[in-house]
Amino acid sequence: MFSRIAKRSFSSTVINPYKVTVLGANGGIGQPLSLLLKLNDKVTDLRLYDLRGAKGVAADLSHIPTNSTVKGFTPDKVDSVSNGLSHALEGTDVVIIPAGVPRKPGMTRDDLFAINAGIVRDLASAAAENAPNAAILVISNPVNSTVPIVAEVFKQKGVYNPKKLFGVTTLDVIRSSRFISEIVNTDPTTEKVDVVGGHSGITIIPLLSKTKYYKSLSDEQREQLIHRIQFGGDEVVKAKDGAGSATLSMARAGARFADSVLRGFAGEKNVIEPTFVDSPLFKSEGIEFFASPVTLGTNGVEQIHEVGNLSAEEQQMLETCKETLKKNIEKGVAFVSKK
Ligand SMILES: NC(=O)c1ccc[n+]([C@@H]2O[C@H](COP(=O)([O-])OP(=O)(O)OC[C@H]3O[C@@H](n4cnc5c(N)ncnc54)[C@H](O)[C@@H]3O)[C@@H](O)[C@H]2O)c1
Ligand SMILES: O=C(O)C[C@H](O)C(=O)O
Repeated sequence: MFSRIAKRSFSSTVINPYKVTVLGANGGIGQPLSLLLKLNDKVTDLRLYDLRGAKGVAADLSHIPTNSTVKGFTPDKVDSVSNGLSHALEGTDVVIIPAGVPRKPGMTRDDLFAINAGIVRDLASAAAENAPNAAILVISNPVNSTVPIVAEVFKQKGVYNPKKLFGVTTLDVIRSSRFISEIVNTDPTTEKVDVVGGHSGITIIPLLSKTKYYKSLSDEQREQLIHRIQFGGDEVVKAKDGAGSATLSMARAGARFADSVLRGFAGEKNVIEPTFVDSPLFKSEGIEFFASPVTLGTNGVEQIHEVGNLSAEEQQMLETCKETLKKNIEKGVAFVSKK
């Protein structure tokens, strides 16, 4: 009996020994996301960084009896040569970035650029120096621009690996599952909708034509569903009435995506998630990044899937999306190159 127990605990520590760092861990997303990562048995070393409060969050989570250590870091110097940020990042496998300000009613995600672009650029710079081989998962908005910012910083530092940079669009995917199940009255946990494009309003394209309910939805139901998925973020911003945007559903989405990245790293096959990546799909049209289903593997991006056949309506949405996306991406690139 003792040998069976010993063997189990040995395998749980050796098979999935991943280090994960959350930058912005004391925030509305950061705290519940860190909790969900503490509950993930693939994570053995969890590091939480924020301008303030991360040590408290870490101390709190560290009492949960799961298979990981948790340490909190702030910008303070740790020793004569390094600060908390570099310690939080050094040698980590996955960096998740929810640092930055959220929207208030009346704002677009692009309105956050003025503050969040600089935050993401500086955190990316530290990640490039201290964790050049880590997968970088960007949550901070506007994702359509912050992901290109990270790419440019990594290029400048000579460590850019397009297979390891991800814009987290999973919230659009889980919203789609939930919202379609509410209409067709099914189990939301089994509904799967591919969402492509980017992560803001009209750049979010749920591919309803690929679902089995497409023909049973009325035109009105379909149009309302597309609108709700594209503007689901606004629903939460409005309901929170000045206190921020989606945090708990985003934590769930971020934890799911991080888990998928780790499952890919661990060699699991057929791990596929839509995500905003450096993509060949529309590069010939000057669009460097695009969200589509991606197979995740031991080195990050293994295969980027085509969007496939679209309905005429989706084709039109794609054309509109591409115009906005191109500008959003160029804005991020220009922000880093002008420095
Ligand atoms: N990708 C998505 O689907 C998605 C979904 C929801 C929210 N978001 C975005 O996530 C971001 C965070 O949202 P939130 O609700 O958690 O905000 P929040 O204000 O509650 O938390 C942000 C945290 O970031 C920290 N922070 C700010 N600058 C930092 C820096 N330089 N280094 C480290 N930490 C820093 C703050 O101290 C704070 O704790 C926003 O930009 C929001 O728009 C994205
Ligand atoms: O809407 C926001 O600003 C936050 C997030 O991008 C969301 O989709 O909920």
